[in-house]
Amino acid sequence: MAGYNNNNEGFWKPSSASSTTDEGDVAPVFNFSTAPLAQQRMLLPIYKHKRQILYSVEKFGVTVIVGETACGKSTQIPMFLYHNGWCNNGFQIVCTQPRRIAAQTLAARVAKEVGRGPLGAEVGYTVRFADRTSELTKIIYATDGILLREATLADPLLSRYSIVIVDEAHERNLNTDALCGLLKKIRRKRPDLRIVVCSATIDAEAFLDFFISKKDVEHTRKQKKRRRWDNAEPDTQPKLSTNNLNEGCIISVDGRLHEVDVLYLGHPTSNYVRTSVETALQICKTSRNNRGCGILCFLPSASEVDEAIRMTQDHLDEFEPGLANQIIILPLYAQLPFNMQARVFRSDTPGSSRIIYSTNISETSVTVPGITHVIDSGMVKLPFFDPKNDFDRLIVVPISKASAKQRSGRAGRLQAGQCYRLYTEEYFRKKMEEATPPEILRTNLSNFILSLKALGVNNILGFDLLDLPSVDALSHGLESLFALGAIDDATALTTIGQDMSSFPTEPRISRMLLESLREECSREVAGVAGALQVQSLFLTPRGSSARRQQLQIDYEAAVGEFADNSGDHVTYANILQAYDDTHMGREECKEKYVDYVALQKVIEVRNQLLGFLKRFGRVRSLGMATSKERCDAILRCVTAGFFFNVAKLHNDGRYYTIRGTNQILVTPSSSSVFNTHGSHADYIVFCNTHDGSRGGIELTAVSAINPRWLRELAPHYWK
Ligand SMILES: Nc1ncnc2c1ncn2[C@@H]1O[C@H](COP(=O)(O)OP(=O)(O)OP(=O)(O)O)[C@@H](O)[C@H]1O
Repeated sequence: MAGYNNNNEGFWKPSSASSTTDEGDVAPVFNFSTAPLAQQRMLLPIYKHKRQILYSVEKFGVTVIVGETACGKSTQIPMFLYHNGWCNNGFQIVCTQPRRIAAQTLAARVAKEVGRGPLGAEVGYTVRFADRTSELTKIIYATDGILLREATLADPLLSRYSIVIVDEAHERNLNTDALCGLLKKIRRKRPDLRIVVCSATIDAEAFLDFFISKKDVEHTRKQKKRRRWDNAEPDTQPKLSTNNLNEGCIISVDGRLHEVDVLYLGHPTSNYVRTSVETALQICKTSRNNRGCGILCFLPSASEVDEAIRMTQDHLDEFEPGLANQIIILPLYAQLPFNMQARVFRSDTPGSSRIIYSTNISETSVTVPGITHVIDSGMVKLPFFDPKNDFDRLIVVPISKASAKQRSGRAGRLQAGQCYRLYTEEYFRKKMEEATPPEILRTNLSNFILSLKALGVNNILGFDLLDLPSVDALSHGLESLFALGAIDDATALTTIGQDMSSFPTEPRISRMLLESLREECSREVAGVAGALQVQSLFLTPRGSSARRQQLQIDYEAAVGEFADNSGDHVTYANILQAYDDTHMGREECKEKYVDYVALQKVIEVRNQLLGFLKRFGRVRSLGMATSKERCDAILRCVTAGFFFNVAKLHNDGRYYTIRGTNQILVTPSSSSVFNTHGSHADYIVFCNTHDGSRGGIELTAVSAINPRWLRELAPHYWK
């Protein structure tokens, strides 16, 4: 295993006797995690700044709070404000999170800390497809996307809130940026609304400049002013007698309760998955006299998480049986069903060690109980819009310093911790970017534009944003919305666009689901939409090389049982139909090479989408239709959503996209059912792309379609 440089102590190897992981070195004086909640709260660094925060929110329109990870921003600030009257007169406080898992776990924690009633009483959450709030609720944790939708569909001035807290603002996803622009607009009409922006890793000045801009100051004919309390003693107050709602304030919260020791690799690794596994196992071997440890390891994607779990299980053979049995290995990524994600947050296995392999879903805001060690692979998978090919691509890229800080901050929340960075300290200091580029500068903007249009913003370039997107990205977004029929040729929202904007899905999927109401096959198409959320519904055959040939034969037979020769989409529908008819359990799925966990996620998403679709019309399934009718209905819906992604077979025997002048060579991936069981159709539609192993663009979720549908479904586009 590679050695680590500890920035405090020079070179150090995890297995060496001088390791600070050795419990003997650290005499626990006070056990924070078992102390009463009230005592835990008072020990958090933010507690010392309580009066400062209350004073700033009272006096200023915008307060930006920057404080170390785990100092108590997400849990304590809403409670400080609630207990000081900001929920009087029927008002509520909302705290936004970039991810649902953070909103749910924070709400659960704060409900306990407030201690009056269960989750959903005074403290609740609202995320996509789940609402745990009631008339009693005062503090709501919500995803930023949900708050945007609330402004779009129900309450453009967000008038039920006295305070909006934009938490983890550094994440700068499209929803955060749209929300910040919207809040700025709302404040011109509602100067009473207070905005609090929080993060451990933001450029506080840039956020304050954005909210308290010259335009606002001119608007109220007041002098722009700003305060900083960086260097002030905690809890001091500047002498201000009147409210200054057109001013802002930055508060810096120093310190953290528990230290996190950061260790770097001495030399770069060529295989971060293997190094992650080796590091995790080494920590388990050496840590805490077998009293168990908690390891959270960040990897870029779900497939790498699964690979790391397989590698770890293979290596457990090297452990003594007693020790191996006490190591629990868990995955955490967005494509897992909710109940599997929730397992990570239960720490009901005292004495065992837990290794959690996670994507960046748990990088910010969450507290995973029992985590003593973080392993940071230094990589993340992010969506990038490729203007050359006009496609969105998911690309594995190095993380930024801001992400590295957030990741290390997942340790040291309930006790001191360690973070193993799988890169060198020199790389961190000299080469790593300060911050991840915001989504608005790198991804497809169609959903973003649709949300803004639905909010009544017609001129996107005139809308105040933290960063302006490129003209290319904007025009691509507008073109794809026009193709979907969501906007007309004057870029005004159409009725279809209005409906699509209220969907909790991206525009292409929303359009596909809307079409399913017309084609009366919503059950099937909601299942297809669910299947597009997981990597694959089939298990990859694995086993010793001696057995591999037989496994491959079994796998192909299993796929053949479900495969439709139109390609992947109807095959997904067939698998779901088989599940509905026979309720395939875990074992049966395994025999048929169906990934049971992925199937559960697909069913979960399907049920959520069906529940949502009921608001728009009768949700039907095809029932007695012939297989041709069934196939055509499903694929017409897919084409309605994805006809931007249609390719045609050329004389050279290869597929090229047909949109625009820049036609691109694309190849159905070898894992696509279209490739293995499909007919050589002239036209295909595809939903996902990735970079092929030999260059070029590979397609997944591919099916043959009838070109006549293109003109029928979008006559305005295919003139
Ligand atoms: N779900 C939870 N279970 C147990 N303890 C928790 C939980 N959530 C928060 N805590 C405790 O509260 C502390 C403060 O957490 P909080 O999320 O408020 O910090 P933060 O400053 O917002 O951190 P970050 O910037 O990393 O989001 C944690 O260090 C932990 O001790």
